[in-house]
Amino acid sequence: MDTVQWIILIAIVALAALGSTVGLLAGRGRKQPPLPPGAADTTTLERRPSATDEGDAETSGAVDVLEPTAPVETTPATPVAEPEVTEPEILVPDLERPEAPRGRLVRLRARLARSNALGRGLLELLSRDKLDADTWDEIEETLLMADLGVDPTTELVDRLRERVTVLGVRDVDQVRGLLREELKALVDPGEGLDRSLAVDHAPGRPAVVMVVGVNGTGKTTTVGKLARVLVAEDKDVVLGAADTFRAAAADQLATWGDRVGVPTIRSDRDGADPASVAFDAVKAGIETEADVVLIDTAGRLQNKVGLMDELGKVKRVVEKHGPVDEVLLVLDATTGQNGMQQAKVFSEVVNITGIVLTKLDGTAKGGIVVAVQRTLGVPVKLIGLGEGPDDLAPFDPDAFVDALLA
Ligand SMILES: Nc1nc2c(ncn2[C@@H]2O[C@H](COP(=O)(O)OP(=O)(O)OP(=O)(O)O)[C@@H](O)[C@H]2O)c(=O)[nH]1
Repeated sequence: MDTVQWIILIAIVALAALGSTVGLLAGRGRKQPPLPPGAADTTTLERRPSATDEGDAETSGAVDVLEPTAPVETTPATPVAEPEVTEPEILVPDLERPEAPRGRLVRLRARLARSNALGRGLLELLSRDKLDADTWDEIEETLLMADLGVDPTTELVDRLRERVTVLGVRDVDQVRGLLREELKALVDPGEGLDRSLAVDHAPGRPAVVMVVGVNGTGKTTTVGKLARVLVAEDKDVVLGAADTFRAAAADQLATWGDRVGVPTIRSDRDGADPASVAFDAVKAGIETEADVVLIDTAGRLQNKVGLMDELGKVKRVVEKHGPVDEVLLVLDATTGQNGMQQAKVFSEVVNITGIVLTKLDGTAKGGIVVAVQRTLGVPVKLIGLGEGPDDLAPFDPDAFVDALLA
């Protein structure tokens, strides 16, 4: 080969080498084909769990390996409903509608009749063929057992004996009629005993009723029941929890009030000054133009001086606003003559204007009505005939005597 041929051969080899190098460089810069439409949407980036980080990834936020996976079928997410914005509900407790007091005694008559064996026992004795001295002694004993008291018993037996003997009455209905008349004369002596409650709004201030009595006689319950009687008569009432001695008494009273929408003024401190609570209750009654303020008091009877100090102070302090219109003494009928002693002590301490006899549903001692009125010269105005909220009735002598003889 000559020189020219050698030069041509070298030139060809050099060109071939250059061409392959350019080809290699061009291949490195090639684009990926574009993803099919929609593919990006279904591609998920999954975090591959590792043995060590399971459970804490959510809080650490660490991502180890992110790599695309094949599109997976996913169930469409249930649309989350936007929470409805509602006005906050104000819970107003359903207020009870107390029963009207008129006619309550008629409803409760059976209860009174059931527990008062007095009339039945007397009628049985009076219906005997022979009304001898022994029978009259038994009649007397029955009346004493019913807590009628010694004097009223003697009076009743003497008058009945005279009338039965003089008239020669033997017929049961006639005997019943005479007995009814005599009992009625004792229960309602007609000496101007005013049984109405002084609960009328005075000019510029509410009527103020203080409720006093020994613990456990039913004071707080009576205040609660009385509030219902007044609410049933469309009166605006405020309760004063001046029984600060027993911690639960204020709660108990407030519960009674809440049931009929009546506010209770109380101290947030146990053992607070009862007079100051009573004062505040009347003040609230004046400010809210209430008709009646009912004040529950503590009735510790440890000694007369202590009682006088406490009740006397409550009354004096309340009277800075105006007079106390009614002081009701609550007596438990089942305590009989013992209750009479309590009544006397209270009447010496405060000027009692009316009596509430509670628990007459559970005793055959209905005669206490006569005894207590006589001893204190104050009328029974209300009687309690059960634990139900509307088991407090205005005292009606006729209905009471009828129930005794039912
Ligand atoms: N069966 C019957 N129970 C009554 C009557 N009145 C009240 N009670 C019950 O007597 C108990 C005592 O009543 P309270 O009202 O707590 O007596 P309280 O006098 O206020 O007692 P203190 O607050 O301790 O002074 C309660 O169980 C009442 O339900 C009634 O007329 N009949």
